[in-house]
Amino acid sequence: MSRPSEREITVLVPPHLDPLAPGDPDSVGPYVLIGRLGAGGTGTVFAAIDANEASGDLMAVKVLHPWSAEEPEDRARLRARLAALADVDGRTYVPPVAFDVQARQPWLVMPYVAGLPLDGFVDDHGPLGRGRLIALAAAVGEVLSALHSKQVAHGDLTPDNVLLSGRGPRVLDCALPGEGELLRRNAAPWTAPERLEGGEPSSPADIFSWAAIAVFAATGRPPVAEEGAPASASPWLEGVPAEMRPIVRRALSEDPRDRPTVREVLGSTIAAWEAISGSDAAPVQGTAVTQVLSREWRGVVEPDRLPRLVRLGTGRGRTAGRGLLIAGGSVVALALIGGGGLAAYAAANGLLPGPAAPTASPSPSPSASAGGPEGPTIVRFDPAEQENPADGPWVYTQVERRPSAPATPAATLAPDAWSEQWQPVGEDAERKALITEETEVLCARFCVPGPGYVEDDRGTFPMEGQDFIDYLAWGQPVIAEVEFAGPEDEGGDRPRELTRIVEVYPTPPD
Ligand SMILES: Nc1ncnc2c1ncn2[C@@H]1O[C@H](COP(=O)(O)OP(=O)(O)OP(=O)(O)O)[C@@H](O)[C@H]1O
Repeated sequence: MSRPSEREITVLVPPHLDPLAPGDPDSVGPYVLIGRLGAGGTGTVFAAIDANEASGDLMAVKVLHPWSAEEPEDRARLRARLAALADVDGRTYVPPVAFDVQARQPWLVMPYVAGLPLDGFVDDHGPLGRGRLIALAAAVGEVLSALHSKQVAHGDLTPDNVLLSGRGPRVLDCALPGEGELLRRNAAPWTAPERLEGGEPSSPADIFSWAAIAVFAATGRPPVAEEGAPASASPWLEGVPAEMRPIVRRALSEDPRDRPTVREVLGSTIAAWEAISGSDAAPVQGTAVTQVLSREWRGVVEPDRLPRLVRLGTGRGRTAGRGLLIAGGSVVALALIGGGGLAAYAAANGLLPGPAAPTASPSPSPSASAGGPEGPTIVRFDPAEQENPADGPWVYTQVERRPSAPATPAATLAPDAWSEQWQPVGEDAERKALITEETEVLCARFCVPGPGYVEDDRGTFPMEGQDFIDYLAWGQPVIAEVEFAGPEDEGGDRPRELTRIVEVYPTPPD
């Protein structure tokens, strides 16, 4: 493996990180995008690192969907909103730390939070018990207190915007200007009636959402009233601890004027905790919330993160004009490392569904077990043998399947373990090749599922040479069938041009 340069840093990334999709940018401002965290109604959120920071702290970059609103005042409103949000205390709330509203697609950056969305957590583990529920209600109340004290309303408080980390809940994703329609479509059960009718974000509307989230966390269902019945009606509160019911009921009031203030919400929540714990906790203030959390926030385990090597350097972009794709590693050439590589890792470990990770077949396909002189040429690309894993020419070793290799399906193996099942063909099997713009690449595990799925009995996808290079630069070996432009020359030293690369992968079951 090449020596790590000063421009290589290790980043802890979530194992479920999706790869960047074709058409995604490689970088946004100074942020190098590593993979996709998800996409919502307003934008796509990418895991990223700041190329100017040596810390390797993972960030979440939200790139807003293309804007239909193009009036200068729209961008001014967005800037004002983001500036206000950036000014809010970020202990429990996740503020934007940078943004650019002038970009064609405006973007904002937040610290990455390793946590599980409340809705997913409740789906997986069931409703929160009394202590944890009160801790959640207190922490979310504290976020609202921090926001409201700056005259800022959240405007889009939903269970998927509350991430449960090991240290407590974190609230993100405040509403941005122009999201009203989106709320009416997607967030109805959590949204105050006046907001659904077009009202602006407001403190009373946040209080309604706070209560709706508390009901969901306590019962596993939103407080959706039957036609005509107010959400505050009793049946919807069954399952909410009795000590919390009065404040929750008031907070769900139809009329915003009947709802409690955030101060009352916090006061009642802490009082509920004191009532159940018998504690003489301090009166309502930040420290009381901290006490509740330290006593009650148990059993939330953050998903593990995997170390990834990300190289930062100078060079041209993945999407810039491409000549020979063997040229220099670059910030952007690395943009798919985490994504593609993690997709491979995730797929290989059964973490990613979809056709890119075909379910295991009982044995490798005929072509996968070939590789001898009669079959197609099968090679291993191993970045560990590469001087610089982002530069060509590409070192490859012709391989064949070990006779003793167990019939373990590749889909269940990490790329390293799969690669172990292949042995070099003869001595001196190492050669060099060029991947050019013309090289046809069909990949299986590492590429993005999407249009173009090739019905070639392996479930492969066509990708560009650069994506393949990005994947290799991530550091995992690949076993692939290859075709060359011309015959091998006598000395065997000159790099041969590859016309086709097909990742070897087992046939998906019928
Ligand atoms: N700071 C962050 N740290 C970790 N994950 C994040 C962060 N911000 C967003 N995410 C994740 O990114 C994904 C997409 O986020 P986004 O806010 O776009 O989704 P959403 O809440 O479904 O959408 P929207 O509210 O915009 O309709 C979600 O899974 C969210 O948990």
